[in-house]
Order: sequence, then structure tokens, then C-alpha cells
Amino acid sequence: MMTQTIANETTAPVNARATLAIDNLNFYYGNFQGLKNVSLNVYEKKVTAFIGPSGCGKSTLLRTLNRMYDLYPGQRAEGSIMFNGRNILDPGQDVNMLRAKVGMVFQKPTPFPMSVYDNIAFGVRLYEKLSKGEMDERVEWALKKAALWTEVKDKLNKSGLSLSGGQQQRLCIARGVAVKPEVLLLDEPTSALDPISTVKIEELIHELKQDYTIAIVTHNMQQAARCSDFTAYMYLGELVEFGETDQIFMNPAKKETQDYITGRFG
Ligand SMILES: Nc1ncnc2c1ncn2[C@@H]1O[C@H](COP(=O)(O)OP(=O)(O)OP(=O)(O)O)[C@@H](O)[C@H]1O
Repeated sequence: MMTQTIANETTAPVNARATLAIDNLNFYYGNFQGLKNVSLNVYEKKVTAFIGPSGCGKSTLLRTLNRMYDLYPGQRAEGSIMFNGRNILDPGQDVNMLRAKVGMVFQKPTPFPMSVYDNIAFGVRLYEKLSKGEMDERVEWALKKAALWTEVKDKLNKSGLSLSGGQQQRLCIARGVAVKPEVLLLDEPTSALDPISTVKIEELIHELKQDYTIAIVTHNMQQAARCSDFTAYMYLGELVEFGETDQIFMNPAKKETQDYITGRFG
């Protein structure tokens, strides 16, 4: 797939493969245009953060990447998002398969009302036929990946809803990881969590990028600065600036970005 050299006046070039190549993306809620000509790459095994004031289109952009919007009538996207050699916006795209490859974790932890074990196994059963032993291994593997195993290994049959908020969010991440996606989309994954759980999730994001490409929407600029390799600053549905996180935070090319990250605006 595409490898692109990113370079501008302020950063050294970085070679990275684009897992998702977004080109001229427009998004509509009925007559309202939520995204305007957005183009950027989400790079392999890197963390890309979407930042910007409320209503700028961060979540909308994230929701196009696994066609979550398809579930809602009147919402549509135009343009292209290339993933594994095809445009995922094409009507022929198998959206279930896409969502297995591009998993999503939401703002509020949303465990299913079932056991910790079944929270993980449920999604896996949709895509694979595993023996009991294989499923046990997969559940353990996913919980370890989400840094939750030691806390829940003796509670696998307890309800997922009985876990703390931070544990529930890691359970949701484990559920996403269990189907072996390539990309994880995180929509403000720590906004409902306490500071200690937030640190755990941020550490986890750092671990997970060894294996996965990650896109995260966050309101918290410190979090974007701490966790991400690339940052996209959006405003009113447009991509204002995109680049390596250090450059965006330390030496943004645009005044609007500078004003936002220094708290003069937004
Ligand atoms: N279901 C919807 N129907 C109509 N307009 C919508 C819908 N969802 C979002 N929008 C509009 O699209 C624009 C982008 O919204 P979006 O939720 O993507 O912003 P955001 O940057 O994620 O905001 P926040 O930080 O507040 O979550 C906003 O103007 C919003 O009002």
C-alpha cells in the first residue's frame, strides 16, 4: 500500500505507510455538511489524534472510517477512504467485515450485559469458529492485550457491568482487539474516566500501537500531545492542519492552530 514521505518546513521527513488514505472526504447529515474536503492519511502503527472545538467534525470523521454512519438514514459520505487497496465508501464494501478490521471504542464504556468472558467471545463468534480451548486462549490473549487480565482472571463469569468504569473501558478495548483488527478507533475513550484509569488507558494506547493503527478523538490537548504521533486540527468540518504531533504543538504552521492549542480560542 501507499508509503508517503511527510515533510514540511518544520519537521524532518518521516517514512510511514498509510493504513487509511482519506481523500476529499465530504460528509452530510441530510442537508448539513459535517465534513468538507478532508484529506489525510492515518499511518500504520502510529497514533493519530483528531482535535478541535466542539462540533468541528472529529467524531464524524472517525465514524466514516468504519462506516458507522451507515446505521443512520440520511447520513452519507463522498470521496474516498482507501484501506487495503479499496475504497471503503464503495457500496459493495462488506461493512461487517470492515468493522471487524476497523474496530471502535466509544466515549462511554459500553460492555454488553453478559459475563466478562462472553463480552470478548461474542464478537469473535461472529467471525470465527473456535473450539472451547481456542476461545479460552483468545479471551485471555485479548484481556492481556488490554492490560486487564490480572484484574479479571478470577471474575471471567461475573457480569462485565460489575467492573469499574476504567475496567469496563479496557474490557471494550479487549473486545475490539479480540477480533484482531488492523485499526482501532477511539472516540474520547477517557472522557468518562477518573485520572488513574485515564493514565492506564493512555499507557495501553502506547502499548497497542506496536500492533495496531490507532485513531483517537480527544478534547484533551495534553492527551493528544502525550499519546499521538500525528495530530489533525479541525474546525467547522475542515481540516485546518495535519502533521507530526511535536510540530503541531511546538511549531504549528497556521495561526488558527496556534490559537487553539494555546487556549486563545475554543
Ligand atoms: N446526527 C446528526 N444530525 C445532524 N447533525 C449532526 C449529527 N451529528 C453531528 N452533527 C453535526 O455535525 C457537526 C460535527 O459534529 P461532530 O459530533 O462530528 O463534532 P465533534 O468535533 O466530534 O464535537 P464534540 O467535540 O462536541 O463531540 C456538528 O455541527 C454537529 O451538530
